[in-house]
Amino acid sequence: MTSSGSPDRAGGRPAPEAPAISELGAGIQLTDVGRAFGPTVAVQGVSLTVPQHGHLAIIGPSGCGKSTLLNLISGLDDPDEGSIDVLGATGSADRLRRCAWMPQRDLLLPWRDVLGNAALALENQGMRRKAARIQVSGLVERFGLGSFERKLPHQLSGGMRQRVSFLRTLVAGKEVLLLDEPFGALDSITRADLQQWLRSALQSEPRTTVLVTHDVEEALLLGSQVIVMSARPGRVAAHYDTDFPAGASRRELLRLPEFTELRDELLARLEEAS
Ligand SMILES: Nc1ncnc2c1ncn2[C@@H]1O[C@H](COP(=O)(O)OP(=O)(O)OP(=O)(O)O)[C@@H](O)[C@H]1O
Repeated sequence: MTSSGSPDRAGGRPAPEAPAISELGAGIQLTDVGRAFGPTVAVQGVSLTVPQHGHLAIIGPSGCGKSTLLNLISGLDDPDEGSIDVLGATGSADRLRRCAWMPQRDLLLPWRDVLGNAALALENQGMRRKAARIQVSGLVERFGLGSFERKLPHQLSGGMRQRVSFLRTLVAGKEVLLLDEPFGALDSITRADLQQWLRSALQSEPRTTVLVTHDVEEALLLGSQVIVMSARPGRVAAHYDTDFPAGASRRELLRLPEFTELRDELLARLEEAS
């Protein structure tokens, strides 16, 4: 059970005991997961469930094991204790096959234009370059990058580059997207734009996502559930489901009393956890 004692309400409520995936459709399930690096216990006793197309946001103090959890889910690492199930895959190699990463830095190839970068995953899967470019061009257009498709990364703003980076992650065709501080390097206005953009993008291209962020508002804007982790060893200190109106814009959400109330509660939880 998660640890908030606040009453149920429209914007967010303490989540009940993690339900079994069979009740919700395949997604991600962690059961009593622990991982230590020598004497350092990074995470301990972490259990959580993300239904398919659910969005988990993880916040917590620095060093509490957020990246460790992402690595474990992705299959880049294995737990010492407990089990992890990603869409039915429990072994690390199978988990890896189901996950795509969007890193904090865009890592676009500087010699490839927007279409070429977005198409990279398809080419890596064996598609010919021209066919791959044609295939991604619709998506590039739909996500507002159509007039930039021939531009090289250095001709784009930081926000544009992160959009391309996200599209490239999407095009990889994986069901699970792991977003590790995806907007951490951006200024606050660009970041706000991108949060709104990503919210809409995930509505039109549903995926199961796990987002690590230091930004409580970002966690609420992009998470259908938010966990606050305790300081090391990282445990789930609090767990909330959110149910803000799906169609509401970022600006509208930020004005909702239930949003600001939950934001304040999360900030307090974060302070307690640090
Ligand atoms: N490969 C590793 N070898 C040794 N220690 C590690 C390794 N990976 C993580 N750790 C340790 O485990 C703890 C959790 O690290 P992790 O990077 O997961 O935290 P985090 O919450 O993502 O931190 P931050 O918010 O600062 O990015 C830290 O003490 C870190 O030093």
